[in-house]
Amino acid sequence: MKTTPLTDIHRLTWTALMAALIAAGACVNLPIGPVPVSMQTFFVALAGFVLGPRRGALAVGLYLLAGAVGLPVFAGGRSGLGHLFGPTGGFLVGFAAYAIIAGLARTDDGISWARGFVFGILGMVLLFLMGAAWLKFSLNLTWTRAWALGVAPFLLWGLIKTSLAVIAGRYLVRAGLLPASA
Ligand SMILES: O=C(O)CCCC[C@@H]1SC[C@@H]2NC(=O)N[C@@H]21
Repeated sequence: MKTTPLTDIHRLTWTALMAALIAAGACVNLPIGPVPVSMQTFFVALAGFVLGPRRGALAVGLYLLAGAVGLPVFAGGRSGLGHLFGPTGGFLVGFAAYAIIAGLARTDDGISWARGFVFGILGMVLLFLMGAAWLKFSLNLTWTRAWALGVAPFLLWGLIKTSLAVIAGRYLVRAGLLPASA
């Protein structure tokens, strides 16, 4: 894909925008237990799809940094380093892994349906593994309880959000709104 001197600014703008959108996704918050329903993962997957693995992870890193220094960007308007080490900390760190894996779907030709779904779902599986494992140890739960509180309620919702992120990512690429992926 052709790059110009403005490409870096374009990429930086999209990286900051995706970090802000992940924060906006945290405002959609339904507290159903220690792990709330939220829209963060839709924007995390989208960050990977539109920015690729490195910049997708950078957008998540910016988001986590904003939360760690005190901006109320985590689910339910929470913030602080303490929250990163709380029960949902595995999900928060897992967002970076999710963006990296989803970002592997992005090529210079865009995001194919197959790559979008394969990498989107793989990333989601890794996110749930990290989230559930940390939830289990931080609350001293059994694996069954960690599955019931941290995975089962979100699986279908996660598949829907991943699919919507593939659709949105493909739309943004086709609209010519995105910077070169490399
Ligand atoms: O404390 C936070 O800000 C992180 C919340 C994590 C919510 C997880 S992400 C995967 C799963 N899907 C949801 O809608 N909620 C959980």
